[in-house]
Amino acid sequence: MTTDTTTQDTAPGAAASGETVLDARGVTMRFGGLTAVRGVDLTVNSGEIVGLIGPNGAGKTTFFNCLTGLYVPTEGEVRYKGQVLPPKSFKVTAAGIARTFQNIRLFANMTVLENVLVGRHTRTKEGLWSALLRGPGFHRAEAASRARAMELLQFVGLEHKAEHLARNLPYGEQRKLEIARALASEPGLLLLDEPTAGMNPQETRATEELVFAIRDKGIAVLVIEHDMRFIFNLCDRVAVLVQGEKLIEGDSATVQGDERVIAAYLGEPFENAPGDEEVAEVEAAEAHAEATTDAASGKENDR
Ligand SMILES: Nc1ncnc2c1ncn2[C@@H]1O[C@H](COP(=O)(O)OP(=O)(O)OP(=O)(O)O)[C@@H](O)[C@H]1O
Repeated sequence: MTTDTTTQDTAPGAAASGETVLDARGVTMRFGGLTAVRGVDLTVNSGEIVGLIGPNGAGKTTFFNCLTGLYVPTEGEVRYKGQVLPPKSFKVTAAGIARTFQNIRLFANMTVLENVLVGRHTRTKEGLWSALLRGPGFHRAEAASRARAMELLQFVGLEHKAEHLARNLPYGEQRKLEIARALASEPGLLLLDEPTAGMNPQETRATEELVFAIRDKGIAVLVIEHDMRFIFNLCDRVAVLVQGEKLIEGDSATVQGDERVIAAYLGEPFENAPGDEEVAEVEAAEAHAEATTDAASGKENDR
């Protein structure tokens, strides 16, 4: 993987420094009687890595789906570089927002290179006739696409696996491939949904470096993650969603130190919660029950 963050070219979709890339205002998403996201405002500026955290079921993925045209928000508006986004995911991708998914969505029986080439379809201009006739224009465009796809594979450190089937890659590399495929649409904003889920600490560290390198290419990043160390190392700003609402937004130190965030994750102690004595009593009873069961099964085995 390339981690030299000073020499890389800027991606075509990259935004001018400091420009507001994403501007989500009052986003609400209801499913029948359930309000999964309620009046959430969030901006992401160029050059930023912003984190979105919150307990399970807080509405993070639903919010991502509202940003990427998978869901049309019940209320609110999402703008990308000042333009209201169209309510279709392929149009959102064409506009400049790419994403990865919590559950990896690769074409398992296609090669690594082919997966990245699929990601380029919003950026290739060759039409149906050109493809069918396979004229010089088509061949030129195809060669350029392959060259760009190989560049992206090199960027994520998978160029040596270009001809492997996606399904044969280890899990961590599948996640990298998803990122390369998302980058193939030349986005100005990349949304990552739990990019380190299922990774070991080394893979997580490598993903952190990869996200920094993506940011240094001029692509803003919004990332959902449960790994707090990853989020607080990585992000310039972190927003916390709890039960669909934004609880707080700020830099890592502010969010980490906020008691409401700690309470939201750990659960506040409730009235009449058992004290130490009751807990000790229950544990002793459980230990006794376990010992009795073990002894009984030992007798069974002796027979
Ligand atoms: N398509 C849907 N239809 C109905 N309810 C949904 C739908 N999608 C999500 N929900 C509900 O909306 C709430 C928020 O879910 P969401 O997946 O956005 O949370 P999350 O913060 O991403 O959780 P996790 O961290 O576990 O991925 C949950 O109560 C979920 O059950």
